[in-house]
Amino acid sequence: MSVIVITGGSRGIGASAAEHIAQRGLGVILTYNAHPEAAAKVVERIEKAGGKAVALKLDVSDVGSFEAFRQSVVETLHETWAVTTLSGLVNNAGYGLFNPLATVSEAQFDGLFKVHLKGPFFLTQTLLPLLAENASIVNLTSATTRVATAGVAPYAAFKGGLEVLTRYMAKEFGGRGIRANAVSPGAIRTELGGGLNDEFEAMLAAQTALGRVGEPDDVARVIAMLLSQDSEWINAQTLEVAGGYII
Ligand SMILES: NC(=O)C1=CN([C@@H]2O[C@H](COP(=O)(O)OP(=O)(O)OC[C@H]3O[C@@H](n4cnc5c(N)ncnc54)[C@H](O)[C@@H]3O)[C@@H](O)[C@H]2O)C=CC1
Ligand SMILES: CC(C)c1ccc(C(=O)O)c(O)c1O
Repeated sequence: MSVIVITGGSRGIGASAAEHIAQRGLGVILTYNAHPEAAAKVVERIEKAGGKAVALKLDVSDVGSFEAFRQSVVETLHETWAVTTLSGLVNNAGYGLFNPLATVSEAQFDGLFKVHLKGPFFLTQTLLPLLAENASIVNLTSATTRVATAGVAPYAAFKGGLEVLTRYMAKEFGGRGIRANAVSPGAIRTELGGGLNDEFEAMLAAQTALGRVGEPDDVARVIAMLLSQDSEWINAQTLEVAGGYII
């Protein structure tokens, strides 16, 4: 049985990806930070559809907790699936912040850094010994790395860093057959940063070749594909999943 870990799996893109991955027959360990009840509902939906999932708590900004998280993953793999390795890791957890460069505080900068770059770096390092030959790592980045969007500078800068880190993961882990790719969504209808209002959504749709904003499923299907053997020759890439946003 192949099993993957996805962070921030209790809602939005992470929850949708967990369901799509489980539909493809993989076991899913989804993490939550603040909402165990939301994570339990995702697990329930997966199991109702015939899949298997377990929710574990993880604060991606707390590197000091990663060792204990790895131990929980080891125990969960053994007890739930009777396996010892992971076939994939999705670094998905994140949050948005709108604040112009001129007024970003050090605390805001550090908070975004921990969740979007430092956390994925050290979580991947911590889980590396558990990743099987041919495992796949997927890092969630953002179209704001390509399209400068006033108000999200630190967020976009750390997502850009994560895209570079993705290529280094591919370089350094390739000897073990482990692939690493980034998925870079445009604006997706989730609760990130408080969600979209009608006016903002209409503007984004008008700037998108396919004429609408994205849905979590649009991104989830690509994440699931990158975890599957269908993508076994895709490596070290950033795939923008944005319907043709500002092209
Ligand atoms: N929604 C959008 O327009 C876009 C989203 N993204 C990225 O996609 C990923 C998923 O975002 P969405 O599903 O849209 O947002 P969301 O807000 O619906 O879900 C994000 C999840 O991450 C979790 N999370 C936040 N901070 C955490 C922490 N410190 N530790 C553990 N979990 C934490 C939240 O609890 C939540 O479950 C994020 O990395 C985001 O930056 C990228 C481009 C566009
Ligand atoms: C520029 C558009 C509106 C936008 C906004 C936010 C994100 C993000 O949170 O990552 C995007 O990727 C966007 O394309």
